[in-house]
Order: sequence, then structure tokens, then C-alpha cells
Amino acid sequence: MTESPAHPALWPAPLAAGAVDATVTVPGSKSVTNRGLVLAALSSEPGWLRRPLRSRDTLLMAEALRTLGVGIEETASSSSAGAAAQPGGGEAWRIIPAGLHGPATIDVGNAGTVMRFLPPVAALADGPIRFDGDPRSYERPLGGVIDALRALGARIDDDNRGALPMTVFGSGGLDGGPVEIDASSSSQFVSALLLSAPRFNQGVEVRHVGAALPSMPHIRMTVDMLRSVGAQVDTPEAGGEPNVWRVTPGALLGRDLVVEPDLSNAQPFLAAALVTGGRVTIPDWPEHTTQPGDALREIFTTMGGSCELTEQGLTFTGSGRIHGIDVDLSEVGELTPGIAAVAALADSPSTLRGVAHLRLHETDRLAALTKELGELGGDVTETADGLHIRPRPLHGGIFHTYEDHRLATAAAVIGLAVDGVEVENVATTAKTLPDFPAMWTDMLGSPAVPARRA
Ligand SMILES: O=C(O)C1=C[C@@H](OP(=O)(O)O)[C@@H](O)[C@H](O)C1
Ligand SMILES: C=C(OP(=O)(O)O)C(=O)O
Repeated sequence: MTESPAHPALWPAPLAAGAVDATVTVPGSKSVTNRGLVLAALSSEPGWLRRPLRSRDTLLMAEALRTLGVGIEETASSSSAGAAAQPGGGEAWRIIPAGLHGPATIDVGNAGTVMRFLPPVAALADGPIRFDGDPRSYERPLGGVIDALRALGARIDDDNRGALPMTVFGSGGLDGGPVEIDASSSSQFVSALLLSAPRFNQGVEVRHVGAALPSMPHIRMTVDMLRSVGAQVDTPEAGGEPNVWRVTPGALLGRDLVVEPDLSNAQPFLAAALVTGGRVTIPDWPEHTTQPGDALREIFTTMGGSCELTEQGLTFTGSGRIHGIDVDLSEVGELTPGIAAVAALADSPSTLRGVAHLRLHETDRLAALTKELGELGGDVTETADGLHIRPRPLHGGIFHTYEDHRLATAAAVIGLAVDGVEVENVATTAKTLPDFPAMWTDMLGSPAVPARRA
């Protein structure tokens, strides 16, 4: 990474000297990789994960499962018949399920997927499993998962009462059965219970009670991936009761899964096409997907671009104009920082709604975006459930990122159009996209010019 000489933790975001024209290969989805790892670990036979994302969040998940006894081996695609012909051929993980044992300590970092998806797995293990993580992980909501697991028969000692750090005293199995949970602070509570439920003695019936559930596509992703390994899942969409999911107990199959590119991590690159009036192609964009990033096709088109899905991938073309948007992002909350960045450069105001729960993400994203865009001269107000953004000319300055990968990539988008933006701790992008700075400069190619010091 290029660092600002005066301040090693500052990355001078490159200013685009012209319209970008690039093809950007985006690594695998965090959400698919971490679900794939958990499901493979709980299966009754070995499985493959091809093109897994290798980033902080997914390496923490893999390490945690290894700590519990699961085998996760690095392999080449050629070791599985036919794999070389697949679009996802290449590096892979072979996952070999085994008895799950403590004592063990799991570092969740600041990964919502690790801190929520693994406590139910730990309840199936035998022995005490300690969970700890970054300071921010102590503040992120977990109480719903803890209470639900207790109601389903688990013993948990949560010194921080409803949050990390905590110890799950696995007894080698869990009764399961019906449980109520308020998952309005994170859809990951529901996903967590469903993912391990085929291994609960009675399966599970999860009933969400409380305000609206965010991030529904991520719950659909959980259900689809469970079904793809043989689980039987009843959902509200399939004519079931609203807000109720049921998983039948049963063995899971070892499968060969090719991980789709992370469409939420494609966001800054698509935004670059919009902001510079250029063109960016993302290869292997899936035709059908549960990833929330697929909504960018519509959102960024409304904001001024156009897109085409072909065999080459998704090509997004900016028009040279950026429009504001009034949009409910509750289903796709993780896209908010990137949309806010584009909205701050638009020709009309934007209202982003339905994302109050972002206050408990990697950082308080609503406060951070308001403050950081404001310090570059922007006019942003926080509402009860989102942001109002009234574009006005921005100037350079330091953009603080609060250890939030999506704040860092959002700042890079602003830096394309605003000279002198310096991004604090761009390395925090390693949470889901370790090569971001190099990918960004490669995308810009020769027209990019280094930022002037703020
Ligand atoms: O299940 C998942 O993989 C995710 C669900 C969402 O969490 P919330 O529902 O907590 O927003 C999303 O924001 C997060 O990045 C990934
Ligand atoms: C909210 C996010 O992550 P996590 O999985 O840690 O919740 C995110 O990636 O935007």
C-alpha cells in the first residue's frame, strides 16, 4: 500500500484523471464463504469450497472451526473430478468434518458472522468454548443468540451479560425445538440458529418477534445454502407463517460449492464507473443470487448509470451525471456507506432509510458517515433510521474509518472526485477485501493521479 509519508496510517486516495475503463475480478463473498464453512463443518461427509474469500473474517471462521477439530485443507482444483472445467476452478478448501471438541478459544475479531454463527456450533461441541474478539465485538448485539441458545438447552456464561466475551459449555448436542427471538438488530441471529439446526435433536422453529427484520436477502441466502446441502427448511416465503422458519433435524451432505464474487465488495468499483462517467465490468456476476449487492444494479441505475449482464459479467456504465436517491436500504444495509459516498457527489439530495441497525455494525455507520462527510464539507444529517445527504462541493481532508472496511472503501470513492482525501487505516479493508488498495490503483490504471496532501 502507498502510505502518506507524513502519517503512515493515511492512504492518499487517488483522484481519477478521467473516466475509468476496467475489468475488476472481485474475490469471493464473505457471507457465502462463512456459511459454506459452517455447513461443511456440520456435514456428515467432506466437502469443497472453491474460490473461498480469504480475508480477516473468513480466516477467523476457518481458524475457529479448526480449533474445534474440523479439518480445513488448502487444495488445488484438480483434485476433484471435473472441477477444472468449473468457472470457480482454482484454489479451494477441502473441509473434513470431525467431532467438535473443547476446551477451545475462538477469536471472532469484529466479524458478525463468526460471533453469531459459531455459538450454536459450540453448543454442539463437547467442552467449554470461550468466545472473545476485538473491543467492538463486545458492543455488537449478541443477546438474542445467547437467550435463544439457552432456551434451546445450552449452558452459557456471558460475563458481559448479553455480549462478548462469553463461554459456551458444549455438551455434545442440543435439544433444539421452538424458540422466539428478537432479531431486529441483526438478521444474523436468525441465520445463526438455522445454520446449526439440522444438528439439533429436534431441529428448530425460530419465531422472530419484534420490529422489522433487516437484511432479508441474507436470511434467504442461509435458507438456500441449507437446502443445497440437503436440509429441509420451511420459510415464510414458501407459504409458512410470517417471521417463522423451521428446520428439520437431519444429516447434511458434503457438497462442492463455488463461491460467487462478493457483490457488496464490487460496490466501490461500480461506484467508480458512476462517479467518473466510466465503465467497469465485474466478471462472474451471478445471474441469480441472494446476495444483497445484486440490488446495486437497480440502485446505481437510478443514480445515473446503466448496466448490462452478459457472459463477460456485469458491465456498469456511468453517464457522467449522478442523481440523488430516496431509498429504503433495510434489506441491503451493508451497501449504505458506498451509496452515501456516491450520494454526496450527486446533483440532488438523497434520503437513505431503514438502516437504524447500522449504528451497531463495525462502527456506528450513521454517525461516522455524518461526521466524516461533514468534515470534507458535506451536508449530512442523521435521521432516526438513516441519512439525509444534501450534496455541496467537498474538499480534501482526513477521512477516519473507525476500523470499518466499508467506511474505507466509501472514502476511496469520494477521493476519485475530490482532491486531497486521505483515508485513515485503509488496511482495515482486509476484513473482507485484503487487496483493496492494489485493486483500486489497478482499476484506475494510468489516468489516476496521486492525491495532493490535504
Ligand atoms: O448474514 C450475513 O452474512 C450478513 C448479514 C447482514 O447483517 P445484519 O443483518 O446484522 O445487518 C450484513 O449486514 C452483514 O454484512 C452480513
Ligand atoms: C455488517 C458487516 O459485517 P458483519 O458480518 O461483521 O456484520 C459488513 O460487512 O458490512
